[in-house]
Amino acid sequence: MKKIATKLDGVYIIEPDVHGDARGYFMEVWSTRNFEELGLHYDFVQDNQSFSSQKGILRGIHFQNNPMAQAKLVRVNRGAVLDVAVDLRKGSPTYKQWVAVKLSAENRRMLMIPRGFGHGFRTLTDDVEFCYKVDNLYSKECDRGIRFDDPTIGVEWGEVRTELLSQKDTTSPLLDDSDCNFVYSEEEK
Ligand SMILES: Cc1cn([C@H]2C[C@H](O)[C@@H](COP(=O)(O)OP(=O)(O)O[C@H]3O[C@H](C)C(=O)[C@H](O)[C@H]3O)O2)c(=O)[nH]c1=O
Repeated sequence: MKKIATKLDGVYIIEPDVHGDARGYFMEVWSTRNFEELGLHYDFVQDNQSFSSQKGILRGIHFQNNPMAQAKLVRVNRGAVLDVAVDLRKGSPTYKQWVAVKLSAENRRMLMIPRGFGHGFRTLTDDVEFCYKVDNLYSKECDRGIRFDDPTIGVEWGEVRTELLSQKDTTSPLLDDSDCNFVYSEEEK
């Protein structure tokens, strides 16, 4: 398993080891051992899966506020997405900066997104199966969203089927108008 740094400290592209043979392939998606060897320390407590039927569907930008903030290990089991992480920590040297990575069943890449970051994706194909582990349980009370097209963040999503946005994603506030309570601290480095 390899980790590839991005311009956002703590956000890594993860490439699992794939063992191919005449039958197909086997890969360890995640193990405590693999992550410890990469110096990544997360105690995942919940596994999620979503299915998006069409190309152009956007889910995000989502996060859970403290005290229920979530780190996420995200991947695509079927199809492909443009996956985006945004630094939402006030005071961070990369505050409001974002990275976009293509994740697909074909490239088998994953993205490790620490707490303090917003997450979203836009499907690049129909029939996308999106799977991810989180290190804090779902909290309806702390669940938050900010506008995917927030001009102060400026994510370049490509073609979005805005008519397929969820009610939540249609009515999310801009980051500056939200109650996002993430604050950067030097210890996070
Ligand atoms: C996240 C979550 C949701 N739900 C329920 C709440 C709603 O009744 C329903 C759909 O939730 P939502 O519309 O927030 O699902 P997505 O739009 O796929 O959002 C997710 O996908 C984006 C890209 C993320 O990064 C977040 O992890 C997550 O917010 O599932 C649960 O029961 N448990 C959960 O952990």
